[in-house]
Amino acid sequence: MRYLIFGTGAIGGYFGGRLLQHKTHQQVDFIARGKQLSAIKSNGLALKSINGNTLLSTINVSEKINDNIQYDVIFIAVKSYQLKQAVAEIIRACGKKTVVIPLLNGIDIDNKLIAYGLTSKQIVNGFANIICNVNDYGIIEHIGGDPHITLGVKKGLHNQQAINRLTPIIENVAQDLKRAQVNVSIKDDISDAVWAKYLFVSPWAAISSLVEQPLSQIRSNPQCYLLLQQLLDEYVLIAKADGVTVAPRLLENIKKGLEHLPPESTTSMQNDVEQGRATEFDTLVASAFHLSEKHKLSSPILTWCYSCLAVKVNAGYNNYK
Ligand SMILES: NC(=O)C1=CN([C@@H]2O[C@H](COP(=O)(O)OP(=O)(O)OC[C@H]3O[C@@H](n4cnc5c(N)ncnc54)[C@H](OP(=O)(O)O)[C@@H]3O)[C@@H](O)[C@H]2O)C=CC1
Ligand SMILES: CC(C)(CO)C(=O)C(=O)O
Repeated sequence: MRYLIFGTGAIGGYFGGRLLQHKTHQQVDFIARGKQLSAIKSNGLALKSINGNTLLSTINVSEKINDNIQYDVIFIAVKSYQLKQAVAEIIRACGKKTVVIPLLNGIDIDNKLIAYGLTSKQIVNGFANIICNVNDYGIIEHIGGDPHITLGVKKGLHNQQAINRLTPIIENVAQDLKRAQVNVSIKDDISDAVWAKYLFVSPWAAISSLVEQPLSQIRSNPQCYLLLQQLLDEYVLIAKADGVTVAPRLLENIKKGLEHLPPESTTSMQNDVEQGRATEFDTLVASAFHLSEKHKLSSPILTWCYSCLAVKVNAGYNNYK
C-alpha cells in the first residue's frame, strides 16, 4: 500500500509517523509546508510520546503532491478551514482506486469533501482519538489518550457496491495501523461514532477556547465544569433531534473521559485561539448552533458560547499568521 499523509501537523505527524516507523512493505509519504517542512527535511520527524519516542530521519516529505504517484490511501490531517485547499490539491493525485480518509473532527466532513469535488466512492470516513500537538517545528508531542483511529463507511453515503469495494481496503489499512501500534475500530456505519467523537470534543473545545485554560483548571472550577456539562447535555439533545442514536452510556463515558484525561490536556481549537490562529469554530460550534436552530431547540449555553466565540475568533482572525 502506498500512503500519503496530507498535512504533517499533530495528527498527520503522529499517525503517519507511526505508520512509517513500523512499515513493512508499505510506503508512507508526507505533505507539509513552511517551517514544519524545512524542519522535517533538515532534522527528520520526531515523536515525543507517552507511548515511546522516535526520530524518523529517513522520511519522504514535500510541499506539493507528486502527480506521477498513484496513492492507494490518502489520509487528510488538516484543520477544517484548510480542507477546501487540501482537496483541490488531493484531487490531482487521486487515481481510480485511491481512497481518501479524512481524520478531522466534525459531523459533516464527508459532505464538505464531496462539495469540494471528491465523490462518495472515494471516501472512507474516519476520526482520531489522541491528544497531541506540534511542540516545535518537526516535533510532535503526544501527551494523552491511547492513540486510536475509527474507520467506516456511512450507510447514507455509500451504496452496497461501494461498501463491497471499500471493505477490504479498510481492513488492510486497519492491519497496517495495528502493526504501527495504533488501536483501530471499524464500524459498519460510522455515523453515530462520528457524532460521539463530536460530542466529546466540541463542548470541551468551546469552553476551553473561551477560558483558555487546561482541563485541570476547567475541572477544578465548579461553575466552569458545570457549564461544560450543561453544554454537553445541549449537544446531546441536538444530536438526538438530528436522528442520532445516543447510547445511554455514552454521556456517562464522555464525562468519565473528561474526568480522567491528563490535567494539562487542551483542545486543538483552544490551542489555535491561544495562538491567534484561525480556528475550527465553524465545525465544532457554529454547526451545532445552526442544527439547534434548525430543530427549533432551546440551547442557551450553546447560544452564549456561539456569540462569545464568534466575537473572539473573529478578533483572532485579524492576527492569523
Ligand atoms: N491535535 C489533536 O490532538 C487532535 C486533533 N483532531 C482533529 O484533527 C484535525 C487536524 O488537527 P491537528 O493535527 O491538531 O492540526 P495541525 O494544525 O497540527 O495540523 C495540520 C497541518 O496541516 C498543514 N496543512 C494544512 N493545509 C496544508 C496544505 N495545503 N499543504 C501543506 N500542509 C498543509 C498545516 O500547516 P500550517 O500549520 O502551515 O497551517 C499543519 O501542519 C482537526 O480537525 C482536529 O480537530 C482530532 C483528534 C485529536
Ligand atoms: C480534544 C481532542 C484532543 C480529543 O481527541 C481533540 O479531538 C481535539 O482537540 O481536536
